[in-house]
Amino acid sequence: MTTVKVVISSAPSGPCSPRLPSVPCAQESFVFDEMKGTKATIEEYDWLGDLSYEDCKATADWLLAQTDMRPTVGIVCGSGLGGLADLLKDQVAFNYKDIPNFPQSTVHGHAGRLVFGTMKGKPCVCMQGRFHLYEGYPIQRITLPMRIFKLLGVQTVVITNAAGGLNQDFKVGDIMIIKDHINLPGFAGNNPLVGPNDERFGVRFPCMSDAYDRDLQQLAMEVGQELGYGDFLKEGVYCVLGGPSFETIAECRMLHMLGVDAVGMSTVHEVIVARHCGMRVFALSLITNLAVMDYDSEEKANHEEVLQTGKQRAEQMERLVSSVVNRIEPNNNYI
Ligand SMILES: O=P(O)(O)O[C@H]1O[C@H](CO)[C@@H](O)[C@H]1O
Ligand code: HPA
Repeated sequence: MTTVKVVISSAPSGPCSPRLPSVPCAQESFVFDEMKGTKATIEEYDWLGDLSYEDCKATADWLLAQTDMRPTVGIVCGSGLGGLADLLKDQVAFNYKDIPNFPQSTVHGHAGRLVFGTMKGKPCVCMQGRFHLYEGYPIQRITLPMRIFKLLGVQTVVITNAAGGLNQDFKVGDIMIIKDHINLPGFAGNNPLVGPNDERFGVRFPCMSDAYDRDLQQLAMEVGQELGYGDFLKEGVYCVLGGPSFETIAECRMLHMLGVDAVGMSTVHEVIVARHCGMRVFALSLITNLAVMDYDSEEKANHEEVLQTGKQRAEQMERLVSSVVNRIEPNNNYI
């Protein structure tokens, strides 16, 4: 959709949808796409959910007008890892609710602020809280911040998450450098690039065999060893599921057989969109709990444990991320 006009044809009565808070509800509200000459109900438009290049540009320009900071690194904080944003110096922060076109964070442990600032002298922008499929947003909307990052001038994205460990050698508190992913919802067509492709962002069929930058993985391993994190620094394959229910025992066994090392409900969609528009990606999973694979086990996955482990490992995660960011070289030729 390029140009849309919202037409309200009867008296307004409260917000129509949490995703279009500024659009009042009316019995015959519809969205008119002036380019295509098509009409859709608010619900249909909501479901389509994608924003045009111009919409993204408007959001990026709005942000650039509020701050002199020109970030080259974008950071996404996973569940319970929002403290990463607090490392930024000379902060300029925006609540998501004040940023045009931005969704709202709804999950405990995701504050809902976009924070600009410097990390070890490097200009950064940090999402203190991300969006997940299970919050009900269209997949294109949860990945919107990646396109905003790109339009702000970000070259490298550092993504963190909390994940359940499937690799039998992993322990709670391990930090896994993500070397590859499995996009399980993508097997059923749930990919953030579904829909018309705008070449200004990237190509129709982006390659994903180099999704996770190998030089940055290597750098993180070196930095981790220098920091003395060798015992709990691992690498592996992350698999995204839709959530919000945690996995059954049979599902965990299946994922383990498929070669998955850690499972979660985020990251992969962001990575796909970031790579589509040519940003370099580095990603870390904090293993906050171990997936239950045994019918005799009394263990039960829960979000409180996820947040608790985040708190316990926050300091090391923060030191690892800031040390990697410190040593990221600008890479202007990167696609
Ligand atoms: O991936 P992040 O946002 O770190 O959060 C992880 O933790 C939550 C479950 O506790 C899920 O949202 C899962 O994806
Ligand atoms: N499963 C899915 N997502 C998660 C988990 C898990 O065990 N832990 C943290 N996020």
